[in-house]
Amino acid sequence: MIEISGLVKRHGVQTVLREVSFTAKAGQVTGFLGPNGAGKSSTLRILLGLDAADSGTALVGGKPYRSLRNPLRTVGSLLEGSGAHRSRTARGHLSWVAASNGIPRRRIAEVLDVVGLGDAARTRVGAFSLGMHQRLGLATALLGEPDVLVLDEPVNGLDPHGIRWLREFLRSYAEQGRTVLLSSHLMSELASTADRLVVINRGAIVHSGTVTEVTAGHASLEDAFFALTGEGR
Ligand SMILES: Nc1ncnc2c1ncn2[C@@H]1O[C@H](COP(=O)(O)OP(=O)(O)OP(=O)(O)O)[C@@H](O)[C@H]1O
Repeated sequence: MIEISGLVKRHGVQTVLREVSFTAKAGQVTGFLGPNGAGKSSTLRILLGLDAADSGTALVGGKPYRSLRNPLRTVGSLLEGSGAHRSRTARGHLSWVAASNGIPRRRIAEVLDVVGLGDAARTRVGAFSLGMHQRLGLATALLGEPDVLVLDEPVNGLDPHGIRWLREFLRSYAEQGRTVLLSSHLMSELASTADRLVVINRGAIVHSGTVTEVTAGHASLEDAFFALTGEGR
């Protein structure tokens, strides 16, 4: 469970988050939808302890990220690519992350297989395609078998096969009773993956509910999105 309450974030004179509040429940995929610059990454960075809020709270399993004793075993995250050094192999990168977080070595081969990188285990990350980077980032997020997954624009760089695979993977992850929070500016992707949507625009939550609820009164989710965000005019 993720609980975000009253988050405010300012950069100089610009307020980028205005009292952002929502929850992402266990057993569901929650889609965090908004146009470029709406505040999705800013919210997720605060949730993951990478940035501090001016006010408000962001809790994972009832605790702030920075107070988690074994963060990678509680929450797996993917923000902007794999974070792996070009000179490392996929296996080398995962070994390093596992060792520094007390995660058993057997998990390395398991997560490489789960994300479809079993054959690329000894390939240097510098030779990876964008889609392979995303898969390695996801493998890193899964290493600690976390109950919560937080993914920022995870389909970037994935081909149609990879997108379908990720959708099915995230659905089954949530169906095991886990929490999945997934940000995107792509409506179609979230409409087919998420149980609930939280729509953010200009730093404020403008709607939340099931895809049907968010779409109600509009011809399509796309029309609802444009009406809620003032985009496309
Ligand atoms: N370090 C920073 N300094 C100043 N402004 C920032 C900083 N980080 C983010 N912003 C601003 O905060 C706003 C929200 O950005 P954010 O990256 O959270 O949006 P986003 O919804 O993730 O967008 P995108 O889909 O483009 O990634 C933007 O106006 C951005 O320019």
